[in-house]
Amino acid sequence: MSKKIILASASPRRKHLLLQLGLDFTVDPSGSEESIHLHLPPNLIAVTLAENKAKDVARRHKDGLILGADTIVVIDGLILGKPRDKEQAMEMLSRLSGRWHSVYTGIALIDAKTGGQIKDYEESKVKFKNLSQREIENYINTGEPLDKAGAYGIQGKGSLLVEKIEGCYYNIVGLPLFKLNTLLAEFGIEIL
Ligand SMILES: Cc1cn([C@H]2C[C@H](O)[C@@H](COP(=O)(O)OP(=O)(O)OP(=O)(O)O)O2)c(=O)[nH]c1=O
Repeated sequence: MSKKIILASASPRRKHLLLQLGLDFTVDPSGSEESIHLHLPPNLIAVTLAENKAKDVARRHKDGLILGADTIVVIDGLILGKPRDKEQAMEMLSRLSGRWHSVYTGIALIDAKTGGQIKDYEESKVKFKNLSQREIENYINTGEPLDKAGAYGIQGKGSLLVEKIEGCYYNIVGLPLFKLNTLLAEFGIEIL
């Protein structure tokens, strides 16, 4: 029998993406602090945050494969996490307007029984259209930006801000499914 997957995330997006794959899993969100390690390159920041979440949850389980993930938006060498308020969402969206940025999602998988772990990340690039002040304000008023890295959600009305992308779409939503499948295979879990 293959290992039970435990999603170490409170993100409804990640849950929906896993459901979409028909995987059997439970959810046990991590309480791990998302402190940012500024001395690391962005890919390693995403991986470290994902690892912290998975490790935190792994401590509570004797069995199962713990999946932690973290998504960050990077532009101008700055890490954009979730905006703390509308003003910060405004700042983030103004910076993203008309330009390309990168979205990194780090993934960490830990086998709670053996302690065996794999860490990896995916990078996608996103080009925003030029946004008017009015569009930014209207978008913020949808309420979508507040719980999302970079203050937008490509899967919602945020899709109207995105001109084009390069790379994995699901990585931008919060879980790179193509990459995840290759990592699960290393633990003997085959979806197809
Ligand atoms: C860029 C972008 C981010 N996001 C979301 C994905 C993540 O849920 C969130 C980034 O925050 P994360 O810290 O990665 O995740 P989370 O706090 O929602 O959940 P947990 O820590 O429990 O795993 O931003 C979108 O939904 N759409 C997007 O287009």
